[in-house]
Formats: sequence, C-alpha cells, structure tokens
Amino acid sequence: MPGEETPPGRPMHGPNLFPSEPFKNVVLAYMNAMTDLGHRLMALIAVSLGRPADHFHSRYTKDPFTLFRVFNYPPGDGTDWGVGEHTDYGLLTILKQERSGLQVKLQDTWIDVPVEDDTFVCNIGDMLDRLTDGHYRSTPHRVVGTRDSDRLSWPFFFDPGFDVPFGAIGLTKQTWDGVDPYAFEGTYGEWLTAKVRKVFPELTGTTPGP
Ligand SMILES: O=C(O)CCC(=O)C(=O)O
Ligand SMILES: [Fe+2]
Repeated sequence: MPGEETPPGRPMHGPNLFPSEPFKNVVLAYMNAMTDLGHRLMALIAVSLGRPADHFHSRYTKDPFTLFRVFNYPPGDGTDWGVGEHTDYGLLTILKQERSGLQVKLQDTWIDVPVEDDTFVCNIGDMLDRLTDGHYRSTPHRVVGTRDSDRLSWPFFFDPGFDVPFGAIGLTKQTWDGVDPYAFEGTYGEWLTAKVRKVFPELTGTTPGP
C-alpha cells in the first residue's frame, strides 16, 4: 500500500498486500476466530498446569503476535521436501491441512499426522515448551513432498507479544538447529527475528547469522 511501510526495527509488521475482495474480509475473519481460539487454548493449558486461566494472557499474550500463512505445495516426484524438519518458534500453531504430508517426530520415528474433517492440528512452539518447563514439548515436524496434486495448508501462529521480554531460566534444551530457546534472553520479537532471518534474510533486511 503506497505510503505505508514496515516500521523500523519491527520486521513482519508491514502492511499486507491482499488480493481483491472478498479474500481480505474472509482472511481477517478467520484470523480473528483463530486468535480467539488461541486465547482459549492458552487458558486451558494454564489450567492444566494448575495455574490461573489468565496466567499466559496477563504475562505474554495480551497483545499476541499472530501470523497467518496459506501454503500451496505443488506436486513433485514425491522425493522433494515440502518443509524440512523444524520446530515452530512461538506458542501455538493452529493448522488446517487439506491432505496428508505433515509428519511429527516422536523419539526417532516420523509419524504421519492424519487428516480429519472439522479438526485442526495444534503444534506446540519453542516458547511454550520453555514457559511450561517442557511439560508441553515443541515437536519437530516436517512436510513431505506430494506427488499427484497440490497440497494446501493454513497455519495460524499464535505467539507472545513482540515486545514481551524473556529472561534466562537456568535450564537448557537441545534442539534440531542447535539454538536453545531456554537459554535465550531478550524480547519475543528478537527471538522471532533471529529465527526468521535464517530462512528469509530479505524479510528482516539483514544477512543470515551463523
Ligand atoms: O504445511 C504444513 O502442514 C505445516 C507447515 C509448518 O510446519 C509451518 O509453517 O511451520
Ligand atoms: Fe511448523
């Protein structure tokens, strides 16, 4: 949108380029519904850990950072990766998937995530793992390449506020990429930017770190 730019120091906060209506309204309504669901799931997770329902809301998700993606994986010869092994960065990923392809790693075994009507898959992110001392684990997952047709998926990321600070908690966790979410100190935005920079350097206007 002319005249609107990403505020300095706040990557991923720029204006969105929506296609024509009614797409924009549908997407915004979906994002609102997913944000409500994210708040409700976080309240249930707090209660499941013996905390008050507003435990995460009052500290981390009053103004959540949310991101919605629509992925189309084109068909290949079945040997390509859709997405390589990773864990998600924040709290919750609420995922709608059209067909199979997503796998999660349990110990050293990759398991196909079933596709069921009227359900969402919910992945736990690194920061929820950290905030629950590992009671909720951020599970490595990946997407295998499809062969005969496209695969659409709609991940909605519900994460801590961009400016929410995290202090060190004196624990460590080994991860798939060697970056330890338990040892990180800084804001959620700094954590997210560093992770995203490795995959999309052009989004953050910087070159990838080590
Ligand atoms: O497309 C999918 O099913 C999952 C995508 C994913 O893991 C991600 O966007 O973090
Ligand atoms: Fe993911």
